[in-house]
Amino acid sequence: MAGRIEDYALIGDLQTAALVGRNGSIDWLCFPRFDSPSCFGALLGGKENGHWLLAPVNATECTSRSYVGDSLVLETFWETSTGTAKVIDFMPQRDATPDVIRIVEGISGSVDMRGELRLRFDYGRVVPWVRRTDNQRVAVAGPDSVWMRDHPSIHSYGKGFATIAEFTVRAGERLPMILSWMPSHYTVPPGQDAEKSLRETLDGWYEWSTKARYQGPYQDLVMRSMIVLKSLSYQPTGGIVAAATSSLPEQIGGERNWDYRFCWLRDSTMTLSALLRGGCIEEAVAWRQWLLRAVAGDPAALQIMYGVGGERRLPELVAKWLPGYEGSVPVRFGNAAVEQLQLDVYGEVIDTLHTALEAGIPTERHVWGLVKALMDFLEGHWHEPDEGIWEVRGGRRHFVHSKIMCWVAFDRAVKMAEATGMTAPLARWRWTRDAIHADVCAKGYDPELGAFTQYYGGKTLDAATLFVVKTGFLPPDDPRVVSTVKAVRDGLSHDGFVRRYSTGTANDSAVDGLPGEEGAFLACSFWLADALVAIGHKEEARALFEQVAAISNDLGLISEQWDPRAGRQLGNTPQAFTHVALVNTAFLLAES
Ligand SMILES: OC[C@H]1O[C@H](O[C@H]2O[C@H](CO)[C@@H](O)[C@H](O)[C@H]2O)[C@H](O)[C@@H](O)[C@@H]1O
Repeated sequence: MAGRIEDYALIGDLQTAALVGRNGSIDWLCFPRFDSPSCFGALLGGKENGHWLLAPVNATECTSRSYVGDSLVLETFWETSTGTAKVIDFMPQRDATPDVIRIVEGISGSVDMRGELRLRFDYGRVVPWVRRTDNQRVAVAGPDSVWMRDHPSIHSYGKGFATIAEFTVRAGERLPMILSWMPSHYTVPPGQDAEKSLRETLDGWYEWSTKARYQGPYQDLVMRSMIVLKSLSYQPTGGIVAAATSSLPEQIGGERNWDYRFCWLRDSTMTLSALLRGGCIEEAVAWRQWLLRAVAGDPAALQIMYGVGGERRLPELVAKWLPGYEGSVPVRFGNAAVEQLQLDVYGEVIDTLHTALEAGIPTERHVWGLVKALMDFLEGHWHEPDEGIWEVRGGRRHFVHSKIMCWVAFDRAVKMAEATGMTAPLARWRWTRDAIHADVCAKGYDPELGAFTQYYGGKTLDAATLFVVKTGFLPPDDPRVVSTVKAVRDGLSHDGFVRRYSTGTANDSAVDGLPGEEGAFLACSFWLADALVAIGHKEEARALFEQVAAISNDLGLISEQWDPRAGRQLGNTPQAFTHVALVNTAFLLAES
């Protein structure tokens, strides 16, 4: 069975990522891209769906683990009755092939180790043919081949459709094991020097983290979050995925299981804003190029998400053969939300382009062309109902957050035109901006509830209405802002952990179209902290930030949601949204 979500460490090579459990098992890995079918899928089933265990014989959980400095190189320590060993896990920054390298180092005495490698291609379904060639093994099925090379002193043999390795590591020894993916019609991958790859990988991360350095409170957490955000960027194109996984449940045993291995414009723009705050200019430029390529052709028909290469079709399918994380089914790959209308996305994109301009990245002509095409579309559509930030599946509504973000789009577009002197229908944009503002104030605030509501005419709260102050839509001392912040705090929090909206009643599921409940949405807790700072409750904000940040795992990783009753992480992991929100709140607290 898979471990708890917070048991997993992340390793990656800026094109894909793997999750390593506290028991030494890699339970999730998709080759060669984030959104490729997995070859290790035990996370969503059992070991028969693919995994790679490497641990001392009979050990169940490591003694400790940590990343090497500001890198994504993981060191897992094992103390046993006969000695201590560590396993160094990493994915070298990509050359010809994607690789996972595990170096077993003896620290004291000697430790008997055991490896268990089960490759299962196509999301845990296909058992490959494995054969030995020279000093390596190769597993082949369909388009995939995986090559396995071990140090000569590692004895391995095939058993029960798995490759078993048994060996002893003694103090001072370093024994590498290398796994490389190749398209199956290629021949042997180039040889790899594990130690050299390790040095280069560490150098790469150190070089990046020197540029991204953040100085301030919660230093380690913020830097780790920035590294996570970087690791979710797909280097060849500049696209950024929302999380490394699919179908980790928002309720254990429930149906709210989604695939996050795609580039949501919302999540990626927020990621960029956080990286930009941390001084990462290159990523912003690369993402903007990705965006321009992705939307080229018909920019007005903006999709809310794309594949990392800019792909437009991400059909959602149910993997009936996978039993799901702790029985949470269906397991989904692809995401039907791609078809939705989510008007907030226009605001997030324009806001990020405006932030980039403010950070000194000039708005070139073709970027301005995109802005104008998006604004043209929005002028004709802002007043329509949509599926909103939460991607509801219960039908379109006039979500207040979507309208606020439409206002953001016009507000920032006007500011960009003013700052750059680029041509624009400024009078019309200003008029529409003010019309949206008036519409939201008239239809989005409920004096009885004392808050902005989830949608026009609704009677329920939504944490996304906190954007009313985050975006500058209303000033922080406006009584409607203050009362909304307090209403969200009092009405959606569970011991400080904020739900995005309420779930569990018939009315709630009519809105989101889904049965069951879910955990507290961690980004919303950070948004509440931001809003508390804005209305002057700084100490309360700080306490909330610390409480929420404390649920990150031993490595500083956080998933999408938290179950306050069971005290465990829920949802896909590590999730960009949550790490972005953490970074932003830390900056805000530092500045305030
Ligand atoms: O709640 C239902 C929806 O949940 C997912 O969307 C959430 O994750 C997205 C990626 O992080 C985020 O952009 C969005 O705001 C969240 O609601 C899922 O991807 C949707 O398909 C699903 O309808």
